[in-house]
Amino acid sequence: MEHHELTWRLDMSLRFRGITTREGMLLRGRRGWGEWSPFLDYDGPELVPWLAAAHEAAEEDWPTPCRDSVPVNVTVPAVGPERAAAIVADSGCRTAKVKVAEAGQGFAEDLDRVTAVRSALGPHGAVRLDANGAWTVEQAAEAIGRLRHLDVEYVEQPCRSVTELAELRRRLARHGIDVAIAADESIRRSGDPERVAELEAADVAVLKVQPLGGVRACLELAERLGLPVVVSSALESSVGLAAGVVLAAALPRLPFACGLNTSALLIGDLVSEPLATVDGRIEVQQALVMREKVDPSLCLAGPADAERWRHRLGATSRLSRIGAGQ
Ligand SMILES: O=C(O)CCC(=O)c1ccccc1C(=O)O
Ligand SMILES: [Mg+2]
Repeated sequence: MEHHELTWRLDMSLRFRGITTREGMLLRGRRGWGEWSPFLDYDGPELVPWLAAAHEAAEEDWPTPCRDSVPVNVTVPAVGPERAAAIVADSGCRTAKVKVAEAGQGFAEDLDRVTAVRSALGPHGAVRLDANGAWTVEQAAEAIGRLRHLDVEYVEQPCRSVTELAELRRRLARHGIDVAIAADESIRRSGDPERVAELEAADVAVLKVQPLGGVRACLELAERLGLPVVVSSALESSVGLAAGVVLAAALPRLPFACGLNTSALLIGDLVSEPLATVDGRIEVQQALVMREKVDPSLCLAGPADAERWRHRLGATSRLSRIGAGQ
């Protein structure tokens, strides 16, 4: 039987952002399969750009790559120091992104985890942090001051709002602390990504293909922002991750490793040969053909999940048409 929509569900190997399973759809077009996997706590118009990204992947030519491979970071969830060091050592990556400021944990846990990651990487590796907006400006300034001896490349979304990020940057500059700030949620969820550049709220822009409406939309946004870009995942299957690699490959400048090494956080995949990280890099050629390699028999979701996703897709398609003025 020919499928034009598939619903899938994969368990995660580690709890991440409170999530233990990922699910979504694959939509088929003339170029192959596009992934549509908005998080379950997202709703309404916020799902529209995710759908535009899936349609682009299914129907459009990919932009011409500027490089053959893309460096990636290993992502370290809010685990204990031994586990964190093992994740880094096993990854083969020379850049690690460490989750900090996890709910229910304190600064001592962050310090232990980041210290363990720094020693696992050695002095030549790069360590970046992601607080997912959890710190106040005061807490962020204090934590960054106490972690900077570990040579932190940047801190991603230390505080929730764009104005707080801008205030933190000014405060760090006044104190002579030159740790860079990256904006993630302030770009993909604020409704106004360019405000980050206007308010000089970040040194680095984290771009994610699905929430920002696709690869072309991200290339255009990167140009308007004028900031160095880190392409990162939304915990997709290899099909969605491949679109991120295609974006990273097409950016004129790629000064940092990307957050696209998350397939190891999922148990299983939707293709028989998942996107592979070798020596901390993903091959662009592998990503360019991934949308043609889906194995429908790996898309395991029950009829109730499939029905729920078809309903979500119908509602989001209607919102997309309204937005397009049809
Ligand atoms: O950037 C990475 O290393 C992996 C992706 C990641 O951290 C992430 C994945 C899903 C949702 C949010 C985030 C995040 O950057 O906060
Ligand atoms: Mg982030």
